[in-house]
Amino acid sequence: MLRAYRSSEVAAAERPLIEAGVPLMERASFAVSTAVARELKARGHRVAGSRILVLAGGGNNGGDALYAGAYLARRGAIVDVACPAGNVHEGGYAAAIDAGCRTVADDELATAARAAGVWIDGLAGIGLRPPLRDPLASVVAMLETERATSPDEPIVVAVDCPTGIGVDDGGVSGPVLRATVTVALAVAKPGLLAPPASRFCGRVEVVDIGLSVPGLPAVAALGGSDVADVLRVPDATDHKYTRGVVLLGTGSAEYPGAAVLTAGGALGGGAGMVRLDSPDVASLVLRTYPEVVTGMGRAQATVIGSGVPATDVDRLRGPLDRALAENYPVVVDAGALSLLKDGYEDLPSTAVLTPHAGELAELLSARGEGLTRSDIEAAPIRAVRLAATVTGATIVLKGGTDVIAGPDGPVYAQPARSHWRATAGAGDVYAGLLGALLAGAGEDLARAGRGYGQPALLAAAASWLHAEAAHSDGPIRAGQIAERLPAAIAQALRG
Ligand SMILES: NC(=O)C1=CN([C@@H]2O[C@H](COP(=O)(O)OP(=O)(O)OC[C@H]3O[C@@H](n4cnc5c(N)ncnc54)[C@H](O)[C@@H]3O)[C@@H](O)[C@H]2O)[C@@H](O)CC1
Ligand SMILES: [K+]
Repeated sequence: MLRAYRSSEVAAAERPLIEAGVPLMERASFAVSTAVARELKARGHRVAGSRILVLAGGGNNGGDALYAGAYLARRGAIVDVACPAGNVHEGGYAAAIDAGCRTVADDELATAARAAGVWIDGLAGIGLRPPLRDPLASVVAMLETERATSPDEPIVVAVDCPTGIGVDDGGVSGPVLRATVTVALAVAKPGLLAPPASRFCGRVEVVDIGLSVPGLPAVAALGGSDVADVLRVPDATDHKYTRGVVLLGTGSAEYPGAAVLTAGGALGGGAGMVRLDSPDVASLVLRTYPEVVTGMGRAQATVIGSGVPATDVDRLRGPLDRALAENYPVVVDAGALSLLKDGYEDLPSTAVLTPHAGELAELLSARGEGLTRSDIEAAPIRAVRLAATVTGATIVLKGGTDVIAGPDGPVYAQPARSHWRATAGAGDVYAGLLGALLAGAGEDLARAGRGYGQPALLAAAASWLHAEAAHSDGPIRAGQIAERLPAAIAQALRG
């Protein structure tokens, strides 16, 4: 699991170690130099003879970059050092000069940037209060132009975070220096995981510098082994009912395929049984999935709304109310979200809402929170937290990175592995899959009452599996994502 903590929490954890003289900056800069060497090696280059540009701001982030430059210069790299902030970390600068680095004047920076194969971004780290101001803002804008017009992409290694991102809120409010790889010191930071800032981070590598941050992370991203921990693997005592029954109130005469896709998601996600309560589309679903049972009946999780237009959702009120009354989890997708605009004041976290940004904006405005779709896309962490707080429910904001929050616990940010998954019906498969995971835990969730952070964790696991199943070098159909879910589950379980 990648765990991200806010800058104030990192600074508070750092303070006693720094006071005790623990050489955190030495460790950090050594880790950065190792990352640079590895990136060069991966492209068939050696450190010796490589041209590297260190971009050093006036804070400790610049110090890290300068000491890293010194290490690399001692290994034979040709290292230029630019300090455009007007001040510089003195110890780091002295070490860099001592190791043979050359200082670049401000008017030579563009030329040095073009000549270098690697840029080490130490302009600002967790001490930055965005938006980035001049002179650094102009420097970053110039470097981005340089990169865009250069025939060879430089490898950009960001120290701790790409300069300019909203480290704590994941926002982007000014120029950002896009990274190839971000070397996160000790722990990730929210902006490294959550969009839109995470789109500027490249690969995120967390390095150990002997610093741990206590408490729950603000933002987390599950890996395959975390998913394996929450998957319910059947044993010899299980049968279809104990593995979990998913009831689907999905699909309509208008969008019949959504019922097929949610059924595929639920079956591929390991449901013990899938029931379908959508008479209009039952025969279509049975043609693809004869395993599906039609009609109402007992279920440990309910999925409603996928492919059901808002004009036809009244029939879903029954299954929704029953799930809520019995404390069983319910996934409220697409058209069914409109049911929640009126009433349903205090939902439990076992109600999992799966809106995209536009649907979330509508839901929030019905609750008196005037966020537009673009407000939500600019600050998804804040939006899902707010929505979870005002509704009580678990919110899954679907996108290139799914951002998930319950009323308590961390926000999860689960990235797509390839963006080919942005295809019609992929969300229906997700809703069915999530239904299967929730059904597996349904009895426990019902016993535990309102669910607390558990549904968010399961939703994050569903996002990981969905991303894994949709991983593709070329176009993929939603139906194929459903077909590939069993392999994604096996992949998570193999570790
Ligand atoms: N404290 C330590 O000893 C350690 C800190 N570490 C490094 O230190 C970094 C944090 O260092 P600092 O707290 O010195 O801060 P930073 O170096 O991240 O940034 C502060 C600098 O940015 C400038 N700045 C702030 N907001 C700005 C804006 N909007 N526009 C332009 N400039 C702006 C400040 O004037 C200051 O010069 C971490 O990200 C990490 O790289 C690591 O070396 C680990 C140990
Ligand atoms: K940086």
